[in-house]
Amino acid sequence: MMSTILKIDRLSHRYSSTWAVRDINLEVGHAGVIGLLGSNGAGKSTTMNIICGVLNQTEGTVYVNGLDIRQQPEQAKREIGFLPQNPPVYTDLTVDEYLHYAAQLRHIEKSKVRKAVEEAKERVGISHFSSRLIGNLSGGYRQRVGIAQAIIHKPKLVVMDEPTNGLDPNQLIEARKLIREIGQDHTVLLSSHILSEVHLLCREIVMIEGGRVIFSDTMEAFNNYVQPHSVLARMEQPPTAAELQQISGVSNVEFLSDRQVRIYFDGDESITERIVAASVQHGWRLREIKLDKGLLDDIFKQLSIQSLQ
Ligand SMILES: Nc1ncnc2c1ncn2[C@@H]1O[C@H](COP(=O)(O)OP(=O)(O)OP(=O)(O)O)[C@@H](O)[C@H]1O
Repeated sequence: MMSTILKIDRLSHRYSSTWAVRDINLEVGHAGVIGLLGSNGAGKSTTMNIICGVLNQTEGTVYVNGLDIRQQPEQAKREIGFLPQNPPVYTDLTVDEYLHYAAQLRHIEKSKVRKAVEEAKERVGISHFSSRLIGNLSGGYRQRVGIAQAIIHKPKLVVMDEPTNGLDPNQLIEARKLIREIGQDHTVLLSSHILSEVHLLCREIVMIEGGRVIFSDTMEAFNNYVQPHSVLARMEQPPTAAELQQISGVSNVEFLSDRQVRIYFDGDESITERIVAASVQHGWRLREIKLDKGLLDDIFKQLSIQSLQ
């Protein structure tokens, strides 16, 4: 039977009178990266802080490896590594000093601390900076130190709150590569406000907006959900809508201008080949044809708007 690493059951949280998180449910049973996607103020940090036992929820329960984070916080926290939005990485300590300190906080046995520190450094590629002051590291390497402290005790669940925020393009590529690697043998819950990032990194996606889940499924299901259902075509001598509708699979036709037409279809994308063939046969002089796949971030906006209606 699949063991559940993280289970969130009807989680709600209120800061004074305002609800920041409403009725969130989630169950994750295996390794891989799960994306918690939402715009600013959607409730990502609140959810993550509750999962990691930093904040006590108003309602609902969080289980990590079957342990209730409120009832058995010490045991549950052994299974969690946390990289908060602003990691407490001390700039006046060396990498080794800081990671030794982190290992102590995680109650790693004294005799095993050195090995744990070495392994964590190696895992995130910072062994060559062991005696470097953290304050003298680049943002990308500081972030790696933050990830090293999150995995030092080999937790089952690693929670990362917007881990790529503020990184430059090169650091971003490296950080994403590392997160993907960590996801190979940990369950990683990562928050982001960038859909393309979640799309790139995650096996599953949970979108939240206004504290509520608006979409939750595998990335594969999300891709199917956003499958294109229309193509855009430009022709010099376009046919009538009725002629286009005779092509097998075409469900609807919308002229955007004299020469530009959006053709809706059912079924797979091979419709483009049939349109090209019909154009050649009837002399429609097709100049351009492309799948009308909405931009990922537009889809996210659309889902957010739908959720507010
Ligand atoms: N300590 C607090 N006291 C009162 N309200 C808060 C507090 N922390 C967060 N909030 C509010 O709760 C809501 C959710 O905030 P949260 O920080 O969880 O969102 P987020 O998705 O992580 O956003 P961001 O990406 O900006 O960090 C927001 O409306 C925010 O203003």
